[in-house]
Amino acid sequence: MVGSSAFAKKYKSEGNCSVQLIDGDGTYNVSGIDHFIKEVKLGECGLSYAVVSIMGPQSSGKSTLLNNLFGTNFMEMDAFKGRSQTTKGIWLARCAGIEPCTLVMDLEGTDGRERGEDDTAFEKQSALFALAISDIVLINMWCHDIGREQAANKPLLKTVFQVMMRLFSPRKTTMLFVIRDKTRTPLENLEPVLREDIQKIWDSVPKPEAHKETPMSDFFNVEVVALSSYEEKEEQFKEQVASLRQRFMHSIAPGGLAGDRRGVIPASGFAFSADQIWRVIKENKDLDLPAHKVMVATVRCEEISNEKFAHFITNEDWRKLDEEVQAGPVSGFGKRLTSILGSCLSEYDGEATFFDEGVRSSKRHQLEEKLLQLVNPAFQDVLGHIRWGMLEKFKASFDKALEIGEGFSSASTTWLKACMDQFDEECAGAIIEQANWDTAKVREKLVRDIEAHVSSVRTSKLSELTSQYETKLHQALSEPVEALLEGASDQTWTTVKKLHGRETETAVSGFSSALAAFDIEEETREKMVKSLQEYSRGVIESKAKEEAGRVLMRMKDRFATIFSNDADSMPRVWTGNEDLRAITKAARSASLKLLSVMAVMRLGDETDNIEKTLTVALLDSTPSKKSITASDPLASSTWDEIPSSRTLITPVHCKSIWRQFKTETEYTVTQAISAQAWLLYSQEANKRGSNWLPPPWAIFALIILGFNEFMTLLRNPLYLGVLFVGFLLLKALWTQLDIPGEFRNGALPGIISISAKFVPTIMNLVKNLAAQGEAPPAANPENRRPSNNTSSSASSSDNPIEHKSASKTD
Ligand SMILES: Nc1nc2c(ncn2[C@@H]2O[C@H](COP(=O)(O)OP(=O)(O)OP(=O)(O)O)[C@@H](O)[C@H]2O)c(=O)[nH]1
Repeated sequence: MVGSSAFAKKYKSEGNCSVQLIDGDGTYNVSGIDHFIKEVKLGECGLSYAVVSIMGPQSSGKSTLLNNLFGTNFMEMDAFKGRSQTTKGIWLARCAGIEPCTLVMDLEGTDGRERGEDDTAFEKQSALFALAISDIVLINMWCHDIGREQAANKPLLKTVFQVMMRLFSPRKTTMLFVIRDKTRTPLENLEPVLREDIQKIWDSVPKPEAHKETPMSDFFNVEVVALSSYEEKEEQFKEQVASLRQRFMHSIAPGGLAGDRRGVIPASGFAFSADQIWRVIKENKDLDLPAHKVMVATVRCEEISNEKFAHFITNEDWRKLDEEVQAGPVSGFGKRLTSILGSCLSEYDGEATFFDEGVRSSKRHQLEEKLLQLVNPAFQDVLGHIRWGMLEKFKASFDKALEIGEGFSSASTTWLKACMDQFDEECAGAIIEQANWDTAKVREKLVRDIEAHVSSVRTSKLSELTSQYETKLHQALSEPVEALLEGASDQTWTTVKKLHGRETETAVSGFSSALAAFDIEEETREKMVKSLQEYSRGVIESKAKEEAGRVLMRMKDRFATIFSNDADSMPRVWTGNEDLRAITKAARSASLKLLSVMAVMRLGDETDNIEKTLTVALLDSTPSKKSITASDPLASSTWDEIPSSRTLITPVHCKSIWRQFKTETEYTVTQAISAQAWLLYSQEANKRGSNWLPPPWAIFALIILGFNEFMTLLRNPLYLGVLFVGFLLLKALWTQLDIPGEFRNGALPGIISISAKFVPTIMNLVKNLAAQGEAPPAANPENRRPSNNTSSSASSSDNPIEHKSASKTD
């Protein structure tokens, strides 16, 4: 910054701008230099730039030389005002018309009376600063000082050489000695003297052990040029300056003034580098230029990296791609992202290319990592879209394949492969060149999802298949088994067993073939087949249990069938000569057969003596025998040697059923006995006389004794009317009840049949009256139908045939 308004006025930019880099107090102008760098576009120069500085005694015409040499506008002293300090601190400007971009620094003059003799700190600091960042240092000196012991430039050179020792690795700076106000003595004569002076100074400077023997040429290129006096021979001065100017063109090219410079800081790091160097110098520390270079590279590469990362976040292409990914599947994701990332990294490479390679690569890697971390969620989303799409595709294709009848196993294998191939292909399209991202986990997840779907469909299909075969088995077994059990005979269980075996085998065979298409484990297949076999047995069991529950009804039906029909299955016509005992026994025996068949399941090869046990215990037993027998074989809830799993009706239950059966069939037997008794009586009466009219003497007595009553009737029309109504009622009943028809089969069956039509009506009437709280009508217990399960009745009349037969005998 300019210290006063006068300075500011003088240094105001006119054409080529200049800036005060460091002011007289040693303050670095951070904002000024940043502005300057931007203005001269130094950041774009990479390594193609040079830095020139000039040092020399105060008021030795430095600024005048620079302004003429480089077209700068550094402030010059007004010759008419006398010699005084013009330049304070260090100023920076861009050389006009010099290629490549060349910056020039005008340093505050040495030996200035303004700072005093003892204040050489700034002089040394600025000299070290100039040596650290310049490729070429112009050392301005009066011609008449050459060879002089007390020359003004000697302390300056000492300072330069001393501070040079504080640079760990000097940049091999070119020292261009500019001899001002040259005399007639030719340069050829002056130069050796000057070089000798320089060498003497170099030799006299104390050096560290490492550089004790190091020649000056390892640190400096020494060049000498002589110029005429600007004040006295301005024309010549300008010509010589113009010639000198040519030496600054392409100065960094091989063979140029700074052709063998070393450790150049890339242009974009110049401002930061200069700042850091000045800080180190001000703290009076040694300058480790290689380390400084790494430090500058680190900072600058970091800055470039951050800048590129920030640009990437707001990059339109990236934002658009990210939005598309959020919305759904994106084709060519990998290619597009690779290009966007590539551009970003290329920009970084372009800007960081001249910085230390190690630092640059490391920062590039960091930038890449950050970028990949930023875009990875989008990549994962893309993989998610691909995975989801493939899963849906598999489901649709697999279901369709099954619908058109393709085998389960082949359909699942084919479509799994097809979908996984497509998944791999689409994943390859999502992969970016910058990263070796793994898609294996997503792939595994897709395989797992597909397998889970296949498993779920398989379970559902197997369940369908199982119920299909179970339904078939149920249809094939249920009704036939029911029919077989209903007609229980010695062959029943053998036939059921054959039917069960045949149908089960057919079903298992078909089921096994169907299962083969499902690609299931042998163990599972066997389990399923076994389950079907068990189901088949279950159908038989359940039907058998059902029929066992209806055994009483079946027994009664069978009893009624045998009892009421003859051997030709024709309804019996009771003649009174039938052997009722034999008929009853046969009917009971057949019913007992049914009970014995239904008592246990016989699907195996085992035999049993249940029928014999039941026959002995129920059919052959009599009350007298029972009382003699010590133990009752049916007083048990299990059959001997028969597991409960096969038991349908327990022994004790058989006994109970039998008792109920007998009770409920007793009425039929009793009716038959009564009918037979009436028939016998009728036959007996017929034998006594076929005429049903009373004898003639009885008829005559009836006319004599009843004459008065007959006459009363004839005389009284009311009696006659009552008689007529009574006649009509009897005639109606005669026709309605078909009396002649009922008596067609004999008198007794006719009476029984007609009474049967009346008994229920009378019984209902009696019940209704009883229910209404009226006195129950006296009913003849002998005519009442036996109530169910009347054990007392059973015990008192266990075998009605025997009782009735006995009475018949009596
Ligand atoms: N004798 C002589 N005088 C010169 C020459 N060039 C410039 N001067 C004069 O020297 C005086 C100082 O010139 P500046 O260019 O300001 O010198 P400077 O070295 O930049 O001065 P400071 O920046 O104060 O150290 C001015 O009066 C110039 O006219 C020259 O070649 N020979």
